[in-house]
Amino acid sequence: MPDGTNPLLLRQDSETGVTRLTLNRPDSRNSLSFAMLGALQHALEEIARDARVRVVVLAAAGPVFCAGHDLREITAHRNDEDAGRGFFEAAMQRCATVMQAIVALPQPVIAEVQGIATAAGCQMVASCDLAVASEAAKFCTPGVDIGLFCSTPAVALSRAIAAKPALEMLLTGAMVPAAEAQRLGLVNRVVPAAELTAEALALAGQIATRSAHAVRLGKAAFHRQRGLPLDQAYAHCAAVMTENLLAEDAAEGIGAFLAKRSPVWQDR
Ligand SMILES: C/C=C/C(=O)SCCNC(=O)CCNC(=O)[C@H](O)C(C)(C)COP(=O)(O)OP(=O)(O)OC[C@H]1O[C@@H](n2cnc3c(N)ncnc32)[C@H](O)[C@@H]1OP(=O)(O)O
Repeated sequence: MPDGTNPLLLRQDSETGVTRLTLNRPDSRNSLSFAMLGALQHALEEIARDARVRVVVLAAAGPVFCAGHDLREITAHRNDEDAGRGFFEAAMQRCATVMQAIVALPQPVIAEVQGIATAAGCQMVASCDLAVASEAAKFCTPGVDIGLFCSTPAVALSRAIAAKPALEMLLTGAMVPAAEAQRLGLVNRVVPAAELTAEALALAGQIATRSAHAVRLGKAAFHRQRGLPLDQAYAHCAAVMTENLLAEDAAEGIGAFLAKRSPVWQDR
């Protein structure tokens, strides 16, 4: 399926249509170097075109999910007076592209969070459609600890959770434990560490048994309508529902229900 393996980002594809991507820079706590962001962008572009992929799980190697931007790389470019601004612009743009690509991906993306997710790492979890966390996971946006405000993480965070807890995280940089993150709505499920991967894959597997057509249509409509005024949101979703009702899988699903049998999806 994939056109090549990038050591920064491992890819495993299952027969059931679940693709697991693993951030693989544990020694740097999976921080988002320019190359890591490039690997993510490339993988997401590839997956978006791959009809065999029904659900994506985004995991990470080592004890930390993701420690945000690569602060060594940032420091190296800051010390380069000529190229610093250009690199920062390119890195922030690439990061924004990746986060938007997660939301725009036709397939749902589930974050599998085994440890700390900071700054852009927290932004990545917030950008995913669903998140399953280990009891050891923690979330924070600690830019303020190092003279920064996590402005770009604020975009995803403020869409994932309510404004006041989001601002508290952004203004204090405080670590939010997994149970609290679940209460805030940043993660769906919290499980013991030993059960994390199985739980994330089970959730992905459950979604993968549904009509891929309905799931893709639904994910896109969900995100689209959120940005619209109420009347336009209903207009958009009524049009999507009409298209959905005319699709083969809806005829099959409704027919199967009425005939008391299991549906056989055509994914169209
Ligand atoms: C525009 C940009 C905005 C932002 O991204 S702002 C926020 C940036 N991120 C952070 O401030 C988090 C920085 N990292 C940490 O606070 C800690 O790490 C963790 C809590 C995530 C994990 O702690 P632990 O497991 O004890 O690991 P460790 O000993 O601190 O780090 C292990 C190695 O990983 C490197 N590393 C960690 N985070 C980053 C990073 N964000 N960029 C580059 N390297 C990082 C360290 O330096 C060290 O390296 P070595 O083994 O050579 O000493």
